[in-house]
Amino acid sequence: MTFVAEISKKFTFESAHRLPYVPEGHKCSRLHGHSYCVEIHVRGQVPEATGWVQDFGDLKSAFKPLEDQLDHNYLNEIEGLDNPTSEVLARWIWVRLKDALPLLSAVHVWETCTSGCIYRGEEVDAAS
Ligand SMILES: Nc1nc2c(c(=O)[nH]1)N=C([C@H](O)[C@H](O)COP(=O)(O)OP(=O)(O)OP(=O)(O)O)CN2
Repeated sequence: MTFVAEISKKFTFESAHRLPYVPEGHKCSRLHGHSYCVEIHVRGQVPEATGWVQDFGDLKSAFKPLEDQLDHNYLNEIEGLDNPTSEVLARWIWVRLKDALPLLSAVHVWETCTSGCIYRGEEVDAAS
């Protein structure tokens, strides 16, 4: 019997950032750092022959080049992350992982232990 499952793998990295568009005096306008946690989710069929959706190792290799870019870096200086909110970062990761992981179903960015964002690849037209 084949069934559907969603697997995930967590990665952690340390980065500095500031949010340039928050109101004056907002704490996040100041340069500060986070121990980020990112969960990459992949969803698909589990064939009897393998018993898995995809090797966790594939998720690790796909995320490695992004981890190298993000870890111990100033996010605002990375192309596409001039406003590095959790939302923008989650989508930034999604766009860069989608080709390597066609079954990608969610990117969950934890900025702190209590604050995070889940992106599932949905786009909204500017007109709507
Ligand atoms: N929707 C979003 N809101 C905020 C973001 C964000 O990326 N998306 N980011 C921040 C700051 O970067 C901040 O560092 C994290 O916010 P916050 O949860 O307020 O941080 P605290 O650790 O101070 O949380 P407490 O629970 O109040 O201790 C702000 N908002």
